[in-house]
Amino acid sequence: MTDASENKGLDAQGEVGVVIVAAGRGARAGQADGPKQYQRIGDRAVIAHTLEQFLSHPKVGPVVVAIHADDRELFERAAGAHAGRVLAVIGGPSRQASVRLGLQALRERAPAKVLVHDAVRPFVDAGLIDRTIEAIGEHQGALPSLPVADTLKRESADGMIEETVSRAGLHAAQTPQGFPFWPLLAAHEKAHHLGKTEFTDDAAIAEWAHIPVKIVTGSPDNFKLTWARDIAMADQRLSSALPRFPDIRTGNGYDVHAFEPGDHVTLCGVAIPHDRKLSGHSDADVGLHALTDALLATCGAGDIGTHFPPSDPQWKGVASKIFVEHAAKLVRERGGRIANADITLICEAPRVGPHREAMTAALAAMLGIAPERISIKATTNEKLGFVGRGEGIAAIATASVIYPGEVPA
Ligand SMILES: Nc1ccn([C@@H]2O[C@H](COP(=O)(O)OP(=O)(O)OP(=O)(O)O)[C@@H](O)[C@H]2O)c(=O)n1
Ligand SMILES: C[C@](O)(CO)[C@H](O)COP(=O)(O)O
Repeated sequence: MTDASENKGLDAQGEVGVVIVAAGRGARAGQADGPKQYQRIGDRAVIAHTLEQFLSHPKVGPVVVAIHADDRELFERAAGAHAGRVLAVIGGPSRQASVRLGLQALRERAPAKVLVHDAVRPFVDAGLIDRTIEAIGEHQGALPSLPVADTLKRESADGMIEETVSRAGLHAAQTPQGFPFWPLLAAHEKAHHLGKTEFTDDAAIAEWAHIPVKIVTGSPDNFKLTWARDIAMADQRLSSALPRFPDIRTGNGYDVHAFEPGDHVTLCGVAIPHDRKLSGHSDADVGLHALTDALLATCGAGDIGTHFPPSDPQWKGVASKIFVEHAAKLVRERGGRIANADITLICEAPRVGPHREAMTAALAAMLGIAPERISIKATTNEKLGFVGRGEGIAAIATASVIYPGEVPA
C-alpha cells in the first residue's frame, strides 16, 4: 500500500485514502477476453491508467483496490509496477459491497478523508481529484457531476414515451466521490447490516445516512466505460495521442573487404563485373555486412559475427542477403519497423551509379520496405589510404527502426 511519508497523501485536513472498485464483471461491455477494467486502451490496461492518476497525485495516500477473486493474475499483469504500491482486496457481489470491503481494508490506517472511484473511469485528472478533496468537510461529502444536457423522457412499458421529465437541477454523477472516512464507513456498514443493497453510488448511501454532499464540477472526459463502444472510444482517444516519446532507434555499421584476383564484386546484393573480387568467407558483400550490423545495433542484438561466425563453414561462400534478412527478422520479432536504411560505399572502382537502382530494388526486397526508404551512395576516397590505393572497398550503413511503445523515462 502507498505510504504517507514526506507529506504525500496529506491535505490540509489530514491523510487522503482511496478505494478503487474493480471487482465488476463488465456484463454490459461484453468483452470475451475479460472484464473492461483489464482491457487495453492506448498502451496499457484501463486500470493502469486509473491507478496512475491516483498514485501520481501528491495528496493521495493509501490506495486500496477491490478486485474479483478470479482476477488476481489479471490485476497484477494489468497494473504492472502499480500493483506493488496498492493493497488489493477481494470485492463483493455489488459495487456497494466492493466499496464497503475496500473501506474496511482502510480501517486500520484510518485516513481523514476517502475518495471512492470506479476503476473504469480512466480519464480522471488531477484537477478533478483536487476539487473533490478540497470540497470534503468534516461532516460533508463531495460529488463531481455534470448537469444533464439532454431532454429527458420516461418510457412506458410498451416502449412509448410516457412523459417528458424536467432536467432542471438534475446532474449525472461521476467518481471520485469524496467523504470523511469514518462517517462513510459507518454508513456502508449500517446499510449492509440492514440488508439495504440498492445503492449505485456512495453519494446515494450518504444521502440515506444524512451526510450532506456538495456538488463539484465534474469533467466530460471522465466518462465511465460501460459499453464496448466506450472502450473503443477510449482506445482511439489515447492511441491518437500516442506515442509521446516514440521509440525510434538508429544503428550504424562499418565493414571493409580487401580485393583479390577475380572477375566481379557483389555489392548490395548485385553482382558487378570487375577485374578483381572482394575476399571474404561469404560473398564479401561489404555493403550488406555494414547494414546487418546497423540493423542488429538497433535492438542490441550483437553484430554479424555473433550470428554468423566466420569460423563456421556453413557460411562459406553464401550470399550476404541471408545476413540482412536474418537481422531484419530479429528486428521484426521485437516489433520493430524499419524506417530507412542508408549505405555509403567507399571505393575508387567499380562505378556504383549504374547499379544503384538494382541495388535499391534488391535491398527493398530483403528488408520488406519501399525503395524510397533506401539510400545507396558511393564516394571515392580521393586516392587516399588503402581504399585510395585500390586495395579494397569500405562501407558504412545507418538504419532507423521504430519499436513499439515509448522511450522509458
Ligand atoms: N461487484 C462489483 C460491481 C462493480 N464494481 C466496480 O464498480 C465500477 C462501476 O461499475 P459498472 O460500470 O457497473 O461495472 P460492472 O459491474 O463491471 O459492469 P456491468 O454492470 O455491465 O456488469 C467498476 O469499476 C466495477 O468494476 C465492483 O467493484 N464490484
Ligand atoms: C458510481 C457511478 O459511476 C456514478 O455514476 C455509477 O453509479 C455506477 O453505476 P453502475 O450501475 O455500476 O454503472
